[in-house]
Amino acid sequence: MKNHHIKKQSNVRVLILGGGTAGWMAAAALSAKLAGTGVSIRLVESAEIGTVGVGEATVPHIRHFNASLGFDEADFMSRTEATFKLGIEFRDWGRKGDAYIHPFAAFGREIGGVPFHHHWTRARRAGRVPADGLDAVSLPIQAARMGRFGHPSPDPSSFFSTFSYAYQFDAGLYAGYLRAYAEARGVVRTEGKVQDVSLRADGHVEAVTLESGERLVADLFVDCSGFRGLLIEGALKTGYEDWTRYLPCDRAVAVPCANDGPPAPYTRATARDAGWMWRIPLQHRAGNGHVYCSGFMDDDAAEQALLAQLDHPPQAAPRRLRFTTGKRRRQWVGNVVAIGLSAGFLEPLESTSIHLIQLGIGRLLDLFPTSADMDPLDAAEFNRLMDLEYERVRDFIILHYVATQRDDTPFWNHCRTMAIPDSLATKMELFKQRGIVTLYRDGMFLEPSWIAVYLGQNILPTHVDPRAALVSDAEIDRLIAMEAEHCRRAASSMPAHGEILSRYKVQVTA
Ligand SMILES: Cc1cc2nc3c(=O)[nH]c(=O)nc-3n(C[C@H](O)[C@H](O)[C@H](O)COP(=O)(O)OP(=O)(O)OC[C@H]3O[C@@H](n4cnc5c(N)ncnc54)[C@H](O)[C@@H]3O)c2cc1C
Repeated sequence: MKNHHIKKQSNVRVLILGGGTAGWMAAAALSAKLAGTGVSIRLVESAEIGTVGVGEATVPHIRHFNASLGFDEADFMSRTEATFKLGIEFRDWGRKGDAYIHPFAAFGREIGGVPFHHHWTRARRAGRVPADGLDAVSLPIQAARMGRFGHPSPDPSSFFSTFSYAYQFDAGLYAGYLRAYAEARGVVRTEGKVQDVSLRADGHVEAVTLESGERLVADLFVDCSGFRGLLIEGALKTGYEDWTRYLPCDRAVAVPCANDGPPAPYTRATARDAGWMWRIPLQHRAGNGHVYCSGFMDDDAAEQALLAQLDHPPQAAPRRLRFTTGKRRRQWVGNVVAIGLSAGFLEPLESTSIHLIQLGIGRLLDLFPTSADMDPLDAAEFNRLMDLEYERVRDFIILHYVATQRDDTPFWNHCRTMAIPDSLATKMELFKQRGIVTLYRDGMFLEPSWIAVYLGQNILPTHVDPRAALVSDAEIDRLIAMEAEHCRRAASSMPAHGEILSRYKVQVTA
């Protein structure tokens, strides 16, 4: 996160509306990065309204967020009951009975200057490697399957530097952890329910009024009020881009239960008749959920299906949630910046929501106003960047639904044959024809992630890079076998995940 241009005293008064993951991440980051600039920060939240609080799985970028705030990993993990996450296991997505892991790592190494997946595809087409053989050439997948974890090496020449990892944590505890940090850096928290929003003549928000009658004026409002988007939508009527036609799931039910043995170092996403179920192992429990499409399954059936597959009895009453996939037409309007669920929601399949919060906060810091007067150019740039991120994540998530051979339920027939955005159609065509993965300069889900899902869901290119044929089959087979052995040995040398976690237990001090 850069904020080079905030050099002088800016005296901007910031009001963050909402104390969920988004609100407290924003409060923590702004209070740390804007310290000494004269910016004052207040956060308003309502215990009565509560939070969504089910965001438990993350992507590796969260580590940079934590590190940029100076969090100690052991302390953070013990306070949030966190576990390590090496990837997501997708079960039954391509075909029933299939399973693959999307790791935070590339598969294999280039051979003869040609990406590994081209060689592997040739070998698979010729039947020289099994369909799930890609797992063998990934160190983090091998480790995940063995229930092991080790930190990546900082030495770029080490084989152990070739993967990354994320966390699975209790989102409620994480918000509390961030809150303590933000309050220690001067963020003022106000408990109360916003009842009214007043606008200035120029259409910007002037103040919010609480149920108590207290009126809170600010220059910049960060709307972290969740799905309701109290400021960005309620007050400013910005409009929502509905992506249900591409991402049809619109409901979820969530319930915790005890872990079945030591927590696994990965998240599981199992495709079901009208959606999919997650299992996220934390230190003290497992989070479970069923994401489904109300057009194909009713709420009671979805809840029953979830309860029927729990490893242990539920530890709380099932929680039902409704959502519409999509994003706000603009996420920064006037003096309101929407971050979190108020900005949009793409469903939790690839654990991207908290990452999009992190991106929003980073962009806001990069473009942070230098005075109480907002520059529309900052808003336009913020919106351009966030639109790009949302669309890329959207396309990647849609890929999981459309790259399926399942025809066993009406839901999967719908997903397999639904229209998809042109941006994704082009990407898929390039891969199907030539094994080419569209490259971005930056952003989430780069080449290895797309390859994991394409090959994991049986989308094989028709032609591979002709240069791959320059290396003999025998040589490729030898190198694939060597890579697999290397991964197996490296993974076997890592400690058990449970053993590593035992070092991160909450230390109760008297
Ligand atoms: C089913 C499901 C599963 C998910 N799983 C994941 C996951 O695995 N990984 C991931 O990264 N993300 C996940 N997410 C997304 C994640 O939960 C959210 O991104 C995250 O919790 C942020 O929510 P939020 O802070 O924007 O909103 P909320 O948690 O809804 O917080 C809203 C805040 O606004 C306050 N508020 C609202 N109205 C008012 C008012 N009138 N006055 C005062 N305060 C008010 C509330 O009190 C609350 O503090 C999931 C979401 C869903 C629905």
